[in-house]
Amino acid sequence: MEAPPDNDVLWARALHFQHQDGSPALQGVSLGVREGELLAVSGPRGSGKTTLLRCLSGLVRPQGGEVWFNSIPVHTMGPLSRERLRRDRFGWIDPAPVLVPELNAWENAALPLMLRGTGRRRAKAAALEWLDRLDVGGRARSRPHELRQAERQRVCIARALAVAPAVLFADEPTAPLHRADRAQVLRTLTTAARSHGITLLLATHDAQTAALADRSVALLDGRRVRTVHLPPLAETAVAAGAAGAPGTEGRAACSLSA
Ligand SMILES: Nc1ncnc2c1ncn2[C@@H]1O[C@H](COP(=O)(O)OP(=O)(O)OP(=O)(O)O)[C@@H](O)[C@H]1O
Repeated sequence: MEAPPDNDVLWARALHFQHQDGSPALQGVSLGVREGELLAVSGPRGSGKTTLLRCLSGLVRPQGGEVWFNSIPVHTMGPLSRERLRRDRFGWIDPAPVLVPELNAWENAALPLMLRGTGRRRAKAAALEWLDRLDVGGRARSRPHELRQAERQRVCIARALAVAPAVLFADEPTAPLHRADRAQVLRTLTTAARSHGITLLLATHDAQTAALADRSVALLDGRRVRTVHLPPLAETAVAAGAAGAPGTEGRAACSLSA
């Protein structure tokens, strides 16, 4: 087993992942991520972006290949060690907000800090600061059910940033936001990552979002490709309608160069 290059904070080689029902999600993906880099993982729906982030973060174990975080082989770790690594060094933002319903917004945002051993007062101050930056400071005492979906997602982003993780995995983080709010939240997220030296992996099917990153890695059908050219949405919908194949639009129409 060969250790990854020194300047890569995350490094993966020949990742293979197959779901329990046999669906192949990753078919030999390799990549390196430099410390402090903002890397977009792009590709159409179902191309394997979420699965790649889950493998890299140790949330699931690939059936084949290697994942290294600095000099630590994540792919050989047991579930408990991977859980500890995720808690202590990584952050994660889901495409839909998941919060603890019994806790208010600031308590939710402070929770990972407190789980890492930070005192309540310091954790609260950090949580409030990030809630403010994400324009939900005024909702700090509200419970999740009192918040709008977009506000809940902002709380999730504040929670992920408050711990200043070594690596932040953001899976379509602005999916529940209105188009007008997306740019501002993405700017907060990318600016925070840059100013705090957080390595950010951003899964997105949106080319404009991917353009905010330093570099982009494109996936298609679980494989890395150099480029994915998708036609505009309207054109795609017409093509899919004509083909009578709803749900296959992205794949049917995309061209790639490997
Ligand atoms: N729990 C599951 N069971 C079986 N197949 C799955 C499961 N989750 C995902 N898949 C399949 O694995 C492949 C990769 O899915 P993945 O969610 O990683 O892609 P994605 O690019 O993140 O897509 P999206 O943008 O829709 O989230 C797809 O073919 C998908 O249908």
